[in-house]
Amino acid sequence: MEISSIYIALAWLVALTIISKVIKNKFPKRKLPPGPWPWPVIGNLNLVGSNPHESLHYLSQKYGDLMLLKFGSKPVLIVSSPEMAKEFLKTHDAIFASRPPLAAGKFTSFNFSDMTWAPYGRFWRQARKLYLSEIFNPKRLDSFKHIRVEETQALISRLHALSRSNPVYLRDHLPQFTLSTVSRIAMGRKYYSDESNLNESSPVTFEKLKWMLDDWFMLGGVINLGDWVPFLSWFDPQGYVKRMKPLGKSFIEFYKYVLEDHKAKAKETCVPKDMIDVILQLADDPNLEVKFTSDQIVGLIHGMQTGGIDTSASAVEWAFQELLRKPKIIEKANEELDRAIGKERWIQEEDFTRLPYIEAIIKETFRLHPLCALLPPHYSIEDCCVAGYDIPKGTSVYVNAWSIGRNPKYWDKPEEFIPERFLENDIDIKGQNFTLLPFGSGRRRCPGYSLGIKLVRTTMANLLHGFNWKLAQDMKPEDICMEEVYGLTTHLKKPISMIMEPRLPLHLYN
Ligand code: HEM
Repeated sequence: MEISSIYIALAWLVALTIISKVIKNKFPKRKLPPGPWPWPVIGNLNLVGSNPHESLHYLSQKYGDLMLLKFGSKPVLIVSSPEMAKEFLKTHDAIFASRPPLAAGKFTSFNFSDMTWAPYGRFWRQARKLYLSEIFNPKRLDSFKHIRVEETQALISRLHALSRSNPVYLRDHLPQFTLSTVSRIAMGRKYYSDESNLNESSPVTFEKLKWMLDDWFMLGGVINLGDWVPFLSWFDPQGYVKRMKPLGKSFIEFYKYVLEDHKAKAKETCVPKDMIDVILQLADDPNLEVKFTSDQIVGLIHGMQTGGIDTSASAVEWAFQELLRKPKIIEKANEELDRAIGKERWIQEEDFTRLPYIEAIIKETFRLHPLCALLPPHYSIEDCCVAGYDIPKGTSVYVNAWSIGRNPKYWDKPEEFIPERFLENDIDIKGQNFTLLPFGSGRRRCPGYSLGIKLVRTTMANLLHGFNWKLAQDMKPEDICMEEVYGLTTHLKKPISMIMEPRLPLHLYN
């Protein structure tokens, strides 16, 4: 071989070594979490079924409790164990406290202006502080206690009128109760008409408002292809964005009416009467770090309206669906109620320290049927290393609360509804214990926890206290369907009809 060829070969070798070093330095090999191999264009979207929490639960059994998928071309992490949930919601909480910029946040939450969809930043931090210190503080919540008592009593009276003869679907009554309670607390009055025709003081009917709220939760949870495969957003192949846009506009129109009404009344008195008054007063505070835009004021009201209605009503519906499959649990609950409360009065919020079994039923319901089966997506704002894996900035993270609640490593007989398991331990539901996350945890934890849990506890306990419950139409407990419909909150597919019989003296029902 000629000497010049040897020099050329050596020069090539040196050049290649230098190039590969430069590439390695510039693009170091990242250690990514395990996951299925993604297809071009769609990534792993073909593996996500109509109940994503279930399909992701089964996939995680193959790939592990921290699993990397691609939705289209975008990285998505699925978290399915308490240890991993703690990594994202506590240890690295600040990095993962944002939300991905999805169409639902843009079109149904006024360009990411409500708390649920707002990115982690100055607006969200200020809004959160305001919610916790001014709106959901114990003193303010106490000042609205009379509303909760009146509305619970109204629900009981309505159900009593139907009891004995007519089968009842709780779904026909619970949302009316929560909507009415939360509307009065947040807005001072209902702002919707119960009848089908509108009147001057109600810009919307109950049916329309309920439909708007249901659609908001449904559209907030959908896997919208345009979010993940950007060129598809032009075509909106599933038609979701087509539904989101008018929904967002209907909410804006509704809140515009409510705000105008409040501003007109504020001229007469400067004492805040409801939560909107509080928000409007605070929005005028010259010392605010961020001046709220009109969309953000609407978003703050929207957070209260959406947060409290569907969640609390669905939690109670799930609980009764489980209870009617196991009448023995109802008997045990009634024994506790008769012993601790007696048969001459209804249950008050203060009674709950004396009702551990009812509390255990609620916790068990949240374990098997967390309203947010997948917590709303979190989103990383920086590169980060978690459990030895490199997680790039811009990764969406779904914590599978449904899967964590069914993990046999933490729960004995996980598929069975056994409230007793909570009598033996002190597992909390406020986000300190990562085996049970019905309200999330960390910076994005539900700010309405105190109101939500009060509504669930008193409704559940009073409905059990006030009525004997039976299945209607010769239905057997084993026939009750527990299938789910997925959304930002997960609902029962087939609610059951029940016969209710009063179990307290009649004068208490009116
Ligand atoms: C049983 C009742 C309730 C349940 C189970 C529940 C559950 C949740 C969950 C799981 C989250 C997401 C946490 C996360 O992203 O990690 C959340 C967020 C939120 N909840 Fe609730 N919630 C309830 C009641 C309420 C009430 C009564 C309100 C207000 C009136 C409310 C307002 C909100 C808001 C505004 C957020 C968004 C927080 C943020 O992203 O920063 N919730 N809730």
